[in-house]
Formats: sequence, C-alpha cells, structure tokens
Amino acid sequence: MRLDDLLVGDTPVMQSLKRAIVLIGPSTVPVLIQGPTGTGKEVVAKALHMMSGRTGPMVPLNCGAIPADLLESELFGHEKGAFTGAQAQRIGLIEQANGGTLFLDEIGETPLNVQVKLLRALETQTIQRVGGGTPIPVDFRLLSATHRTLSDDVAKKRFREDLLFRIEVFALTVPALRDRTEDIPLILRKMAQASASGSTLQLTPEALEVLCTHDWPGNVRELRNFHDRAQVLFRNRTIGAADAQASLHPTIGQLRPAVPVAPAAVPDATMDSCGDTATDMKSLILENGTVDLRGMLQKVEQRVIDAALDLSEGSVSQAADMLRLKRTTLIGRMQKLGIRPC
Ligand SMILES: Nc1ncnc2c1ncn2[C@@H]1O[C@H](COP(=O)(O)OP(=O)(O)OP(=O)(O)O)[C@@H](O)[C@H]1O
Repeated sequence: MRLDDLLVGDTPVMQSLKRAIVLIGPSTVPVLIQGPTGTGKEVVAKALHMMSGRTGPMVPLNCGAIPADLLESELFGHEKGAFTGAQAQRIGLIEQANGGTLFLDEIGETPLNVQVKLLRALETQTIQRVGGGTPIPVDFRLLSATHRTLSDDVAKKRFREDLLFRIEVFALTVPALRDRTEDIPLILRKMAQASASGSTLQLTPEALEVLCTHDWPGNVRELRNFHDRAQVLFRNRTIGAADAQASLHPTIGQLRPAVPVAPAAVPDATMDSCGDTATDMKSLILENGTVDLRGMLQKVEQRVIDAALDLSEGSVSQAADMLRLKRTTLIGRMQKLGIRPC
C-alpha cells in the first residue's frame, strides 16, 4: 500500500508529517506519536511500521483498555502457575512483536510498576515472563501514542521521566482536523472509494463551507461518521448546507425533509413542453387553448412521491416525513394515484 493511500492528506502539515515518516520509518528507534483523539495516531504507527521494512507483525495494545493488574502479563506473558488462574504458559505481546513493532496506544495510562519493566525491556531488549526467571531476548521496535501531555504527567509523578526520554527519541504530532480542513474533500473521496457503494458525496460549496468551519472534536473519526451518515441519507442527491449541518449529528430527527421538487424540474411529456417561466406557461395555454391543470399536478405529485419512496428505499413512514405528510395521508394519496410501495 502507498503511504498516500494509508495516511490521507495533502496539506503542508500532512506533507511534512509524511516526510518525517519516510525518514524515520526505516530506523529502529522509538517514536512517540502525539495528537488529539481520532486524528490518526494509529494510522501513523501503521505507516511507520510499513516503512520500517521489518518482517515481523505490528502488535497493537491500548494500555488504557486493559485493567492495570493484567497489563504486565499481557505485555510480558507469564509462565504456567505464575499466579492464581495462570493455568498455561502465555506468550506476551512484546514477544509476539519479535522482529516487528509493538504499538502502545495511550501509553500514559500505564501503571508505574509496568513502566519500570518496560524501560528495562527497552534498554536490554530482553523480557522476563511473569513467574519466569530467564531473560528472553526480543527484537522489537516500540511506537507509542498519547493524547496527553506526558511532561505534565512526569511533573505529577504519574509517568517516569526516564521512560519518557526512552520512548521519545522522535516525537511526531498529528494535527487536528480543524487545522487542516483543506484535506476534507480528499479524505471524503478516499472514504467513498473504500466504501461498499464507492459513490462520492456531492457537496455544494455551502455544504463544504459548513464542514470547513466545524470544530471536529472527534477529528477524522468524526469525519468518517459524517461520511457514512451522509452516504445513507443523501444517496444520489446533492448535499446542501442544511443537509451537511444535519449529518454532523447522529440524531436522525434533526434532518430536514427533502427539498421539494419544483414542478418544472420534473421531466414528463406534458411538463417537458412547459418551461419554468411565467412566459412559458402563458405560451403553453395560448398554444393549446386549454391545459389540464389537475392532470399536470397529479403527474407532479406522482413523481414527487415516487422520488421520496425511492430515496427512503420504500419506507412509507420516511417518505411521509420527507414530504411533510402524515403516513396515513401519504398512503391515501398513493392509493388514489395507484402507486405501490417499492
Ligand atoms: N490521515 C488519515 N487518512 C485516512 N484515515 C484516517 C486518517 N486519520 C485517521 N483516519 C481514520 O480515522 C479513524 C481514527 O484513526 P486512529 O484510530 O488512527 O486515531 P487515533 O488518533 O489513534 O485515535 P485515538 O486517540 O482515539 O486512539 C480510523 O478509522 C482511521 O482509519
């Protein structure tokens, strides 16, 4: 996979991040990846591992997701009978990363006793399983990530200074999405390409403006949610500013009904001959002597209901919401016009 496909973004700040990855990826030194949640720290770790040329796997662990008393055995493994419940020998994640990369996400959550052991493992490139006596050599490269300021944790004695020095030979910072909003269209295109439908969102300039001024507290993860929601809600439809605003939130109730279709925009044998200006309407009446207004309106109604049913994938309730009608009213209109739900 190409670096540009893995880590999407073309703004100067992303270009400089990618240059750093290309430069330090192939070395074996530890790297600390910093940045707010959802910015792509794990993606950066994958990119560094990809560039490293190391043949072993990248083994990830979220240190904040493992109870403190289990973390040591998770990382270092244990021998059979090392503690109550250790019924068999277990190979820890550091050993599993032999020849590859160990990625410790949320390293700031690691308890102090495990920090000491991690430091020793980094300095000696050996580990000792819990309950085991013999040091085992392991060739692993450590990548860590945090959304915290670890120097503050050092000051509060929650993180060891010597470990911080050891894991931060290089520090990379992944920028917040609000600081690189020019990347949003590119990221959305890549997300569409990777999606099942493959169809790219069609955004008006106003909708793009809504996205570029949003604060994105959840960063690219939040943008992915926006993308997935908008793909479901606005299939085959251009997304306007209000639609974009609504799709930023998970609650479907905030959605506006679909924009009503203007009669002139509905293609039809009768309507095609009728343009959208008052002059066109006048000529239509003059040329034909009379026009069947009820028939024309009925055709328009039929088209609009068909479109709403199509957008709602046959759900009469959703179509009724889109048309600002009660469900029963819509069913009545459908029966009258001979429309069957698809
Ligand atoms: N530059 C990017 N290009 C493509 N996808 C990205 C990029 N950045 C983030 N993502 C996507 O956004 C989501 C969150 O990314 P990731 O898990 O790497 O963030 P994180 O910073 O590690 O988050 P956390 O701090 O919560 O662990 C993932 O689905 C990831 O694929």
